Amino acid sequence: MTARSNTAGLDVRRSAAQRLQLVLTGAPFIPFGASDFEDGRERALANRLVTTALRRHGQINKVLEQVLEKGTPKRAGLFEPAMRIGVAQLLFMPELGAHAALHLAVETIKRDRRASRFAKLANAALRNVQRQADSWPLKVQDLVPAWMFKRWMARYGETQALRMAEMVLDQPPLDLVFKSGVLPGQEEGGFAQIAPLLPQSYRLAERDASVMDLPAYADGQWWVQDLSSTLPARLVGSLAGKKVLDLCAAPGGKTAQLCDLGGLVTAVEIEKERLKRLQENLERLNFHAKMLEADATQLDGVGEFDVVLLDAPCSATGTYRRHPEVLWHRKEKDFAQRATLQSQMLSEAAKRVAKGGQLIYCTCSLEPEEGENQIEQFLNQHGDFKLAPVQADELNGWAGPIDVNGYVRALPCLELPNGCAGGTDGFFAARLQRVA
Ligand SMILES: C[S@@+](CC[C@H](N)C(=O)[O-])C[C@H]1O[C@@H](n2cnc3c(N)ncnc32)[C@H](O)[C@@H]1O
Repeated sequence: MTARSNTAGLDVRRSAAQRLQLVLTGAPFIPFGASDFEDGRERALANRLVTTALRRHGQINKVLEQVLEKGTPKRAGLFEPAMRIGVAQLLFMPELGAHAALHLAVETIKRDRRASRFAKLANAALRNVQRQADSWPLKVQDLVPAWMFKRWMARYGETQALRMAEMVLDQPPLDLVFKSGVLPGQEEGGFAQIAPLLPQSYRLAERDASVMDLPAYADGQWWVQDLSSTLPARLVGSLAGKKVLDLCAAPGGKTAQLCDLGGLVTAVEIEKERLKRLQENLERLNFHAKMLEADATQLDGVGEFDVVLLDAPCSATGTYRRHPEVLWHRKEKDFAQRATLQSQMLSEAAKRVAKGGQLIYCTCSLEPEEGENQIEQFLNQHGDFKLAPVQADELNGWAGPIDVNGYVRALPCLELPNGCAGGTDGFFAARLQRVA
């Protein structure tokens, strides 16, 4: 190893350990960008180190429990994140070399004021991991917190729970929605490999460019939206000339769909910065909506609408492949807390639906408290609404994400249309109709 590659290697590990430390204290993982590492390969490596440590978090917990008999030392600075990144390399990125993994983790620890006194402990523990590298009993269910795995088993059965746990390891694909009347392949530069999922939704097989450098981005011919997240707005039918209220709207994937369907859309979002981003996204697509910076629990004066879509803030457990840390940041009691806010929003949204109109409720959660239970409770309390079950022909004949009640319950491990590989985010949606 040359002196330069040695220093660069250490810089990358230290930055990765610092970034991982932030996530361990509850922050979302923000990937490194060009301002962190000018060199694309270093940037990619730093991101891979953190994401591997996060995707394998539960299995690494088990390994650390074995090699650190007294547990992870407290108030020890970069000790824990550097150890996690060291173990991630030793067990899951062997191509980076065991010697480099061990040496650079110990060096990171030595150079950190709070961690340095544990350098010998780190060295001994990582050697222990290395010695047994081929024989650690790594279990699929350990990829998910035990309490969450138990819930998934109870709700979705063992086979699906295991498959969903395994998918923590997957890099999620990139899905695009093309504006109506636009077909991929017509744009300049063209997409090399793109597979149809549902009308207007396509999956990119591979990409080596950033989203903004993909063909026809600047022309606003498409936007990024995971397949399952497109399902709620597919339930509203034609919107030509109809008044639509889009609640909790930013960054605006569903707003774009509603505009594309011809709706006269009012988009409500509580966060100023996110509303600004929504506005920019719509401008690029040449869509127009009325923007309202407001709290969806207090909507007095907004008027009545033919369609109200509420994409309620939730635990986002369905997005765990994009953000594996959500699995470890959530606590079981959080679901009930969020459910209270969602139910408040749902009642407020219902007041804005004109007679005969539709109310679509959705969340990117896998938890029934934020989905099915929410709707059952709502229908018990609102005799003026009924469930309008979703039919497969509304999803181009795709019955996979529709459950026996007519709810959309998309699981990440669903079989996708046209045999497309790569799964989808977890999502829930229900369609309600105001009958009185
Ligand atoms: C799941 S995201 C919405 C995604 C969006 N519908 C889309 O398709 O791109 C939830 C959004 O709700 C917003 N939000 C949270 N609480 C809110 C409230 N009380 N009123 C309005 N918006 C809220 C958040 O800022 C966030 O942008």
